[in-house]
Amino acid sequence: MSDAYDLIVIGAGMAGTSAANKCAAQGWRVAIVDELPYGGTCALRGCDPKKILRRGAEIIDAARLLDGDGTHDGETSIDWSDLVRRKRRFTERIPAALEEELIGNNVATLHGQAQFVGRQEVRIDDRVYTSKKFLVATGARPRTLEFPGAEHVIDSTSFLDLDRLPKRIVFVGGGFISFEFAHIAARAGAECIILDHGPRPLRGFDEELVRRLVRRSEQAGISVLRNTSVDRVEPRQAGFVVLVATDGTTSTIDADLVVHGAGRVAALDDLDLEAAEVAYGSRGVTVADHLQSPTNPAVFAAGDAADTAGRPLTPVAVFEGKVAASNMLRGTTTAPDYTGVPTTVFSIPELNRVGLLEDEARAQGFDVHVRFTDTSDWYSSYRVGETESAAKIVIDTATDMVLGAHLLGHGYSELINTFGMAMKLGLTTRQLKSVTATYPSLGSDLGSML
Ligand SMILES: Cc1cc2nc3c(=O)[nH]c(=O)nc-3n(C[C@H](O)[C@H](O)[C@H](O)COP(=O)(O)OP(=O)(O)OC[C@H]3O[C@@H](n4cnc5c(N)ncnc54)[C@H](O)[C@@H]3O)c2cc1C
Ligand SMILES: NC(=O)c1ccc[n+]([C@@H]2O[C@H](COP(=O)([O-])OP(=O)(O)OC[C@H]3O[C@@H](n4cnc5c(N)ncnc54)[C@H](O)[C@@H]3O)[C@@H](O)[C@H]2O)c1
Repeated sequence: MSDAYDLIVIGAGMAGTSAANKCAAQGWRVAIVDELPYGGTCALRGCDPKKILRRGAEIIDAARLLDGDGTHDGETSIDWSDLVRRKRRFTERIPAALEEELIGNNVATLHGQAQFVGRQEVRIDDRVYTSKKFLVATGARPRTLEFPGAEHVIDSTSFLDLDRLPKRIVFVGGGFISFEFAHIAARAGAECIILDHGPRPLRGFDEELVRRLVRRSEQAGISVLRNTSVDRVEPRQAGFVVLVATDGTTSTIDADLVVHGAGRVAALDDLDLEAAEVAYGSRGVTVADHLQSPTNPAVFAAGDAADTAGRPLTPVAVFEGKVAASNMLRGTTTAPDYTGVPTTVFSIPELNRVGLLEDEARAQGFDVHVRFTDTSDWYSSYRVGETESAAKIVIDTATDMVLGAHLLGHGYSELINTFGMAMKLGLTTRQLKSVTATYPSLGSDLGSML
């Protein structure tokens, strides 16, 4: 049996749903399919549930920072299973609500695993569907770990749904997931170790700010081991032994839980892209700048599943989905504009970046003026008792525009958006300094950072 559509979207996450709604609104016959409940990683297994758990950690941290300095920390503590139940109350309602919204927008909602069986045909369960266009929006999955005992390592999805938080936790990889989860777990009373096989964690962020975040992480009870790789994980009667090598020297770490934070890769394994003659690589579906497959023009890709210049982040998935939809609808070749897309590691305090690192700007030939400010004695940090906060702003001397902004500090994940907006709109620092913010607010820190 065969069903014909104008567009079939594979993956009901951020990229897929934004494209499906946009094309259906223009009268296209659109279907979307997911093998899991609708909502994708961000809403069900990533950004949102993580920040719900983080809220508990924020409260603990805030109380500790002022303990004995105007407040008493007392008995405030995280009840992990209650916090996870609160998270579930949020995530559980999403799939049905999202599906209802899609149906209301005239998108046909399908369930099952999609697999290409031809250039313009997919099979979902035992049924074959044909379509003029396809959008691959299948997201990412944790990278396969190669060491013996990797099967004992839990992924981020399982961590976010733990009923009980064990005492000793090892995080493999020193990136977003490990830092964010360790900062939550440490405030919930766990002893956390982050190990990274490279010389420094969070390589995509400003080195000096990362150094300060590591210092603050250690104060919160998180050890960060560099140049350390896992040789194997062995189960014991209670917990695990993690055998590691640091700069060639081997040692063991006792753990109750080992968590995967060693990177994610595009989730393409089950799609049989060969059957559709769609080229792909380890970074995702190969696409031209306007998100179309060069080997099969019926196929577009967006979000974590697409090999683009955009980072694997939710806002990028959303606007890539929209750009792909717009190009499909109009037959245009518009490329997504990634200027000013900020990113945040939701540690406590949070680490933020938008635009170029200082080294990148210099390597690209810019003559830069760098403003580094330790903001830990500023009013905004003193008020909450935060001891590690700083800003580095990289400015193009020729144009006076911001090339990159790097912020570590309480609440700075909001402030980084203003820097992103300034970059997107091409504002000069002179213009930015002329803006008035309410006082005292984080926005009022901005002018002094320039
Ligand atoms: C723990 C964690 C925390 C994160 N926190 C943040 C954050 O704070 N901020 C941020 O910007 N980003 C964050 N991210 C990244 C963000 O979640 C992703 O970049 C974003 O969700 C990608 O959206 P997407 O639409 O490309 O893919 P997804 O949302 O992953 O959607 C893909 C969908 O495709 C489905 N699928 C896959 N293969 C098939 C198939 N063959 N057939 C049918 N369906 C299929 C999957 O089931 C899934 O529902 C986080 C990621 C993780 C893992
Ligand atoms: N706040 C956010 O926006 C957010 C939060 C979580 C995840 N994400 C997205 O999800 C992606 C995946 O996150 P992640 O934290 O898993 O990956 P990551 O790419 O951020 O970091 C992975 C780290 O693990 C290290 N590593 C890799 N293999 C290793 C090994 N075998 N042993 C030790 N170290 C190893 C790498 O050197 C790197 O430092 C991110 O790139 C990001 O785009 C975003």
